[in-house]
Amino acid sequence: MSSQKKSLNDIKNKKLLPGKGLINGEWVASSASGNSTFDVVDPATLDVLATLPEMDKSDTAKAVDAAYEAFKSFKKTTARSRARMLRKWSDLCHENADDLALIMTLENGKTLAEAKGEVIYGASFLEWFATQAEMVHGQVVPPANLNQRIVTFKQPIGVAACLAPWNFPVAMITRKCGAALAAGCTTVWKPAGETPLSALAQAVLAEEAGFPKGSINVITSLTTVAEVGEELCKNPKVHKLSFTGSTRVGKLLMQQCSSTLKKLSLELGGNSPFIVFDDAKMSTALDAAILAKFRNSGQTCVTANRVFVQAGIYDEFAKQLTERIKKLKVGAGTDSDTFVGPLTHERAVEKAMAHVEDAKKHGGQVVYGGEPMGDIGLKGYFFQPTVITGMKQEMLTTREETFAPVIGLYKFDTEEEVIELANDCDVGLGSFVITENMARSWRVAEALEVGMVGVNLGMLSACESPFGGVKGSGFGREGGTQGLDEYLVVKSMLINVAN
Ligand SMILES: NC(=O)c1ccc[n+]([C@@H]2O[C@H](COP(=O)([O-])OP(=O)(O)OC[C@H]3O[C@@H](n4cnc5c(N)ncnc54)[C@H](O)[C@@H]3O)[C@@H](O)[C@H]2O)c1
Ligand SMILES: O=CCCC(=O)O
Repeated sequence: MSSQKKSLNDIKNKKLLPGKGLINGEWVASSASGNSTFDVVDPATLDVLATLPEMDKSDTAKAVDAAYEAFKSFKKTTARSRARMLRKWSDLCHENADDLALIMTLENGKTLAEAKGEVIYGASFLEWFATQAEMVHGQVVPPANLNQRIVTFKQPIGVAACLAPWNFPVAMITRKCGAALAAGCTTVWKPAGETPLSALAQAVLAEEAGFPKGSINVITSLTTVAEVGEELCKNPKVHKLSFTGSTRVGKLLMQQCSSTLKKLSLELGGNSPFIVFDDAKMSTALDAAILAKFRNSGQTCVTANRVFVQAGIYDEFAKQLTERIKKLKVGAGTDSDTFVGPLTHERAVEKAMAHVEDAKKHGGQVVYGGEPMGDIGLKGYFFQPTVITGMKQEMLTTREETFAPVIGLYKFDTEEEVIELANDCDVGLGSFVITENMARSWRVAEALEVGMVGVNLGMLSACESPFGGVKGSGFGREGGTQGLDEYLVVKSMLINVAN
């Protein structure tokens, strides 16, 4: 065990901390009056890590102008040259992995092991889209009119605005921007105000990899997020907007984009059902549940929010799960034996508490945890890993993601019943099915109203697999072969061959 305090002073490659926003190849302060700034805070200690420019609408418009100008030449680069830059960027992520992981742990709170895993996962999108850049093919279409020939080809859509969340500060940048740049689009990045340092470090590496001035612009903002978001949505020079975050904000952005009819990808809130059948292997079910729920302290868009356990295995699963959870060490992500780090911001602790209180009010039993943690010698946003049994449909957690290390167990009897319960939900992103019966895994996977199903595992992350949802979880896919199409438009050319 090591509880040595780490800080940004421990970063070896100091270039990774530019401390400013990026517009047209220049690292710049806010142009707002008084050079406004905001603090980036370590959620484990509440220490201020860095002070960054609070950029506003006019900075955002400048960033869009820069991306718009850069697009005129960037769209003419070859896919092969873009692929080379993506591979170089990925190599730089690997070379700087320890520094990037520490930056992420300090600003987001996740453990160093998880942060390093995310850096490698983030880099995998760059490698993946490098392979996909040269796979953008058109079609030769058989014409009904013999005097015509018809072909289609795909072109980059234009300036892409990439709005990334605080829960995956590196991988959501590379998953969006890697695809956009591979397609030949130029980009304006808006990282979450809680975790901008990771995105700035990525921009440094992308520039070093050779992406030209103006192809990458980064707007840093915390309290000005609404005006920055609105400018990205309403500016007619932006043709594509990709957002990962809450359904509430996704709906607002979609409304704001309607005046300029932008192409949209929205990866919004989930409420993943995690279904354990009587025939499941207990060790598989426990490992998968712990990974699906406690990764990033419960703050993933595919976290196991509603854990449905079949009646025959319910009590034993609850008992063994609780035993395992009691052993999970909570602490700063920089301590090597920590499994559950802090939540990223204070609102998350309040939300977790509200869900626990609501479950208790409706008859749920808190068998372990259930409180914010004030006794671990750190001031940050810690919440006890929590197990609640006797979950019921009328509870708040049934309708909303808790986004915290709180696991609530619902009991069910039949396959038909659990499918109905799982689908009684207005969002549909991830889901998990734990069973040794292969026929059942197919039946349930086909019946669930979601974008992704994990069978006998607790994580859905793979750069080559399309990621996205249905219903209130949004639309569009990231990663996979589909991820690049989000940044491309199809053009058809009809040729008169009669004369
Ligand atoms: N899908 C995901 O990966 C994801 C990520 C973050 C939060 N969430 C969900 O949202 C809940 C609340 O989290 P929160 O308090 O950070 O959510 P929020 O709704 O306040 O913000 C979500 C994200 O949207 C950005 N944002 C907020 N207002 C914006 C605006 N007007 N224009 C552009 N961007 C804007 C924020 O920077 C943040 O990254 C969580 O508990 C979770 O359920 C989901
Ligand atoms: O929370 C959103 C992304 C999670 C993942 O890609 O595994």
